[in-house]
Amino acid sequence: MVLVTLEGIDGSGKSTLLAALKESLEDLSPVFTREPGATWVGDSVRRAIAEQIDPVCEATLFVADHAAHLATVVRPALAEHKLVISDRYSDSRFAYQAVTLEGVIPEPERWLRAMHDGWSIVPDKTFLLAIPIDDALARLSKKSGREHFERRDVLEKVQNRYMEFARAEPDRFVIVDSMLDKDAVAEFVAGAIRQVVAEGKKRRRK
Ligand SMILES: Nc1ncnc2c1ncn2[C@@H]1O[C@H](COP(=O)(O)OP(=O)(O)O)[C@@H](O)[C@H]1O
Ligand SMILES: Cc1cn([C@H]2C[C@H](O)[C@@H](COP(=O)(O)OP(=O)(O)O)O2)c(=O)[nH]c1=O
Repeated sequence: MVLVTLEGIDGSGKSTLLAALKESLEDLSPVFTREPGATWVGDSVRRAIAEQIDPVCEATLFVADHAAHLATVVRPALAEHKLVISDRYSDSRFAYQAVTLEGVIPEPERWLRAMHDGWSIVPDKTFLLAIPIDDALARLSKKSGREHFERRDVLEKVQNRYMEFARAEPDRFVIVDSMLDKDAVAEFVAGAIRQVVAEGKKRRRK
């Protein structure tokens, strides 16, 4: 029915938002899912992240995880007319791996987008949690289990890319100010998701 994705740099508040949405959108019975890690392929991705073996290997594993995620979770749920809410999705690749593959392969973003062409599903709506880098780093310093992406220079480039995507696709992206109070963020996003679902129903009735 409707595919909604949540994006943003590490520390932007996605996990916090997701927990709130689980409560406030319960009546819509959404399928909550995530990348990486909705399938067993995600275990390989986590291992690749931890071992930092090779950026191309890491990128292709993220794409493999996406394929498995679509096949086993997203497509079946959409076929049953469910609302799917994914914590990270293809835009994470276009933002993060375009940075980790800089100088490794030519035109990494184009390469990454081409890898998704023709079989991936474009989300109906993407909420981008935007936050000043210093605040994201301050929030992350309170969390354990840091990933190699969580460096100032990387996060800055990743967020700049996300912002470019939002400018290029203003109908799909909604930029959310993650410095707002947690409840205000959750209330705004929950309201906007309800609107997307209502519009989806109207479209199907036409
Ligand atoms: N809107 C907010 N205002 C203040 N602190 C927040 C907000 N959202 C999340 N946090 C805090 O920031 C930290 C990182 O948030 P988290 O949801 O884990 O981020 P992410 O999943 O995007 O890495 C957590 O300690 C969380 O409690
Ligand atoms: C889905 C995805 C995640 N990532 C990165 C973002 C995170 O640093 C890391 C793990 O994702 P995640 O578990 O969502 O981390 P967090 O909850 O801290 O946001 O993987 C990519 O680089 N590319 C991708 O395609």
